[in-house]
Amino acid sequence: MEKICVAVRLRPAVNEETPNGNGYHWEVENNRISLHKSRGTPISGVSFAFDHVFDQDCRNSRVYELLIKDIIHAAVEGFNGTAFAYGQTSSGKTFTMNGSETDPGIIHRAVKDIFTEIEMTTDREFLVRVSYMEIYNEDINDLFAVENQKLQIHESLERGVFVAGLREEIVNSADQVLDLIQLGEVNRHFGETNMNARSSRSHTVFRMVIESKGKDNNSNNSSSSHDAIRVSVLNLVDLAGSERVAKTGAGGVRLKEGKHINKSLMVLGNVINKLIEGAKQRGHIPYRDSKLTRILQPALGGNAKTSIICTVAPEEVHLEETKGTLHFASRAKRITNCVQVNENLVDLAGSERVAKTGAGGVRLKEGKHINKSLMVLGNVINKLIEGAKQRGHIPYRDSKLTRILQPALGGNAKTSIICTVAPEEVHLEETKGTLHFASRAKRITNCVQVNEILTDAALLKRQKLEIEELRLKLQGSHAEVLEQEILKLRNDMLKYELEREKLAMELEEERRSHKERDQCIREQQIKINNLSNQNVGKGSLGEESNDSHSTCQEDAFSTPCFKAVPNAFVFKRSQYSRQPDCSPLPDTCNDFADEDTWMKMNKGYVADLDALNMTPARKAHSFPSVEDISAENYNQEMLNLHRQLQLVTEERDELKMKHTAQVSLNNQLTKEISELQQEALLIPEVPRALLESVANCKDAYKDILSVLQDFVADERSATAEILSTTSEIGLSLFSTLEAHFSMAMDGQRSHINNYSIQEQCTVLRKRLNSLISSLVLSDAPKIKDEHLEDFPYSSKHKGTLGAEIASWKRDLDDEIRTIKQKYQNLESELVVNNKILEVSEDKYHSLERELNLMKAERDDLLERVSNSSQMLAQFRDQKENFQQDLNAEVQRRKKLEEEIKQFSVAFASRQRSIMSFQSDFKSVLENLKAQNPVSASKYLGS
Ligand SMILES: Nc1ncnc2c1ncn2[C@@H]1O[C@H](COP(=O)(O)OP(=O)(O)OP(=O)(O)O)[C@@H](O)[C@H]1O
Repeated sequence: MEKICVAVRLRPAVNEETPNGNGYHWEVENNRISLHKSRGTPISGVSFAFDHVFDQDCRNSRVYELLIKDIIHAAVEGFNGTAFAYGQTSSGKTFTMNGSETDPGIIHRAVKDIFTEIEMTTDREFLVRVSYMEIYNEDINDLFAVENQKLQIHESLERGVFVAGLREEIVNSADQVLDLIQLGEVNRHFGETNMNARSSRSHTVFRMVIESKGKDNNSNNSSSSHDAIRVSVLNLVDLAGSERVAKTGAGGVRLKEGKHINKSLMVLGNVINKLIEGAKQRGHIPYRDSKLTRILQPALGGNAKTSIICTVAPEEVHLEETKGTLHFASRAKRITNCVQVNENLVDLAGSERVAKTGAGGVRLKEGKHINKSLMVLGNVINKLIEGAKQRGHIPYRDSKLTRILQPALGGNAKTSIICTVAPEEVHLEETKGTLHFASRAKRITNCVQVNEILTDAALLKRQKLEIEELRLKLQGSHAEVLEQEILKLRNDMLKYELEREKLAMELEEERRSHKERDQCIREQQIKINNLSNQNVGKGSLGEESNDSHSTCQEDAFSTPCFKAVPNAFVFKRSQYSRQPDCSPLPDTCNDFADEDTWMKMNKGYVADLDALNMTPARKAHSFPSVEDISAENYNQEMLNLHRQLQLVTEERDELKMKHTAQVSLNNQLTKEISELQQEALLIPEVPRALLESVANCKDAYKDILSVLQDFVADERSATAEILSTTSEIGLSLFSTLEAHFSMAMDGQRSHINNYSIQEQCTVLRKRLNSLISSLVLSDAPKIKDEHLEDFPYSSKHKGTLGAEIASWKRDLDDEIRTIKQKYQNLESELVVNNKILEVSEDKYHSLERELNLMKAERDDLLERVSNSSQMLAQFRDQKENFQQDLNAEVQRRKKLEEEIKQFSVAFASRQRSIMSFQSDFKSVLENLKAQNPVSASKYLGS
C-alpha cells in the first residue's frame, strides 16, 4: 500500500490586494502553509502540512524534481503513474502542467525524461504510445483527432479502464510527442472569464502507455521470462478549475461549462471521501505478522485475482474443524481486491489440533508455525472485511473524470496531486477549500504493482518456439508426414495470428455498427410513436370537427412532445450496486455552480447522489475474446453476416426514406387542414355580416319613413295610406331577409328558399300597385276634395296630385328594385359561400381518408420495423452460434496440437528405441565379428 503524494503550490500574486482587506496572507515554511494576520501572527487552525509546499518563487523544474520525477522513473519500470493539478480557477494548474517558454511544465519535462530513461535502459526494448483527450461538458473528446467526439469509457481485464476509439500514436522521440501535444492544444477548450483570460473549460488527460520487454539476445535460448511484457500507463491531468459564478461572472456557455466542471470535481471529492472513509476503518492490516500473509499480500485486498479453495473433511470427528474452515471461507468471500493480471496459486498447509494429530517434537513445532500463520491470515481477512464494509461503493462511475482517474485513486498507480492556490485575500475561502481537499487526498492509499503480463503475442511466440523445437528434434528422421503436419500447423499459427488481429478490428467495427443500428431503430421507433401520438391527436380533432366547424382546436397540430420517461427507466443509486452494467451519471445536478454547493464541495461534503435520477442502463453486449475465434470458415461466415447486415441496413434505409416522405406529407396535410379550418371559421361570419348590413338598411329605411311621415298632415289621407302600405311592405321584406340570414347563421341552409322571397316581393308589389291605382284612378274626386281642405296646396297644385303620386310610386318602385338588387346580391354571395363550404367539407373528408391511409401505412411500417428487429435478433443468434462453432473449432485445434505433441513425443521415444536397438544390433554384430571373423566377413562383407 502506498500513500498518494500531495503537494500545494502557491502562485505569485497577480493583482494588488484590495484596500479594504484585513491583511490576511499565506506563509509557506517547511512544507507547511499557514494563514497569517497582517502583523504576522498565525491564525490557529488554519495551517496545513503536506508532502511538499511550494511558494510563489518556486519554478516548475523544482515541482517536477520533487513530485513527479519518481513517478516517471517508475512508469518506465512498469508502474502506473498519475499526476494531476487541482485548484480553483486561475490558481496556476495549466501553468504547472504546461509551463511557459522559459519554464517548461511537468508534461514537457516528463516526456523528455521518459525518452532519456528509455535510452538508458539498454536491456529492455520499449514501445511508447501517446493519446490526449479532454472531458468537456461530460463528453470525452480526442484532442489528436477532432472527429473523435463523445467517446465512451470501457473496462477490460487486460486494458483496465480505457477510452474506446481514442487515437493512440506510437512515438519514438520526445520531440515527436511535444509536436503532437502542440497539435492537441489547438483543439482544447479555453474561454475567457473574469478570473482568467485563458481559462481551461475542460479537464485534459495526456496519456502515455509504455510497454517494455526484456531484450532477447539469444533467440534459440529464450525463456518465458523474456516474454513477460510490462505495460504501464502514465496520466498527466490538467483539471479545469472549480469556480464560483459570483466571481467568474459566467453566464450562457461559460455557466454551463462551469456547472459541468464543478459537478465532476464534486464527484472527485466524493470518491476521495469514500476512499478515506474505508482506509480509516481498515486501519493497519497485519500483513507483516507472518511470512505467509506477507507473500499473499497482493492476493488479499491487493492486486490479484484470487481464488481460495477451502477443503473440508466429511467425517463427524472433524465437525469443528469443518465449521471453522467454512467460517473462514465465508469471511474470505467478502474481500475485495484491485485486480491486475497476475494470479497466485498457493497450496496452504492445513490447520492442526495437537490433540488430534498427536504431534510432538519437530511436528509440533511445524504445527505451531502453521497455525500461527493461518491465524494471521484470518486476522488480515477480518481487517480487510472491516475496511471494505466501511468503504462500500466508491462512486467512480458518477463522472467521466473519476472513471478515468480510477486507477490513480485507490487503485494500482503511483499518484501525485498538486493543488494550486491563489495568494490573494479575496480568494481566501477558495484556498481553504483547496487545502481541505488536499488534506483529504493525502489520506488515500493505493496498491502499486509492476504490471507484468504474459500477452497473447508472447504466448503465440512460445507456441511457435515449441513447434520449432519439435521440428529440430525430428530433423534427419524420415517422418515426412509429421513434418508436413507440423509445417502446416506452424503456417496455420502464423495465419491465425494475423487473422486474429484482423478479426479483432472487424468485430469492433461490427459491434459499433450494431450499436448505431440499434440506436437508429430506437430513434425511429420514438419518431413513429410521436407520429402515432400526433395522428391520434388529429383523429380526435377530426371527430370534433364533424360535430361543429367552429370549435376547432388550435393546438391539436402543434409539435409532438416526447412522452415522459416511464418510471421503469429511472432508478436510484441504491439500485445501482445491483445494476453493474449501467453508467449511472447523475442527470439532474443543475446547481453545482451555486455558492452553497461550492462551499459544501470544498468542505468535503458528500453529495447525496441517491436522491438523483440516473441515466438508464445500457447493457453492453459481451463478445467472446479474440483468442476464442478460429480462422477456418470465418471469412465465409463473415461474408454471409456482412451480406445479411447489408440487407437489413438497406431495408432500414428504405424504411427511413419512406418514413421521411410520410412525415413531410403529413406536415403538408396538417398545413392544409389548418388553412381550411381558418376558412371554415370565416364562413359562419358571412351571414352575420349580411344580417348586420340588412339591419342597418332597415334602420335607414325606418328613418326615411319617419321623415316622410312628418309630411303627412292627416293620418286618414290617401298619402298616409300609401306611406303606411309602403313602409309595411319594406319592413316585411327586411324582416324576411333578417329571418333568412339568421337561419343561415345557425347553419340551417336547407330552409333558405330564394323562391319564397321573390314570391313575397311579387305579392307585396301587386298590393302596392292595386292600392295606388285604386287611390289615383277610382277615388280621384274624393282625394281632390279631401285635399282641397286638408292639403296646404294652392288650387293649381290640386291638378298635379295624381302626377306627384305617380312619381312617388316610381320612386318607391326604384327603391324596391334597389333593395331587391341588394337582396339578390346577398343571395348570390350566400350561394357562393355555401359552395365554398361544401368544397371545404369535401376536402376535409378526403383529408380524413388520407389520414386513415397514413395510419394504416404507419402500422405497416411499425410491423416492418418489428420484423427487422426480429431479423436483427436472429442475426445476433446466428452470430452467437457462429461464435460457439468457432470456439469449438479452436478447442478441436488445441486438441489436435496436443495430439501432435503426444505423437511427436511417442515418435521421439520410438526413434530412441530404434537407435538403441540399432546400437545393440551393432554391438552384437561387432561381438560376432570378433568371435568369428572368417564367417563374419563371409556373410556380412567387410
Ligand atoms: N507559478 C506561477 N508563476 C507565474 N505565473 C503563474 C504561476 N501560476 C499561474 N500563473 C499565471 O496565472 C495565470 C492563471 O494561471 P493558469 O491559467 O495556469 O490557471 P488555471 O488554474 O489553469 O486556471 P483555469 O482553471 O481557469 O484554467 C496565468 O497567466 C499564468 O501564467
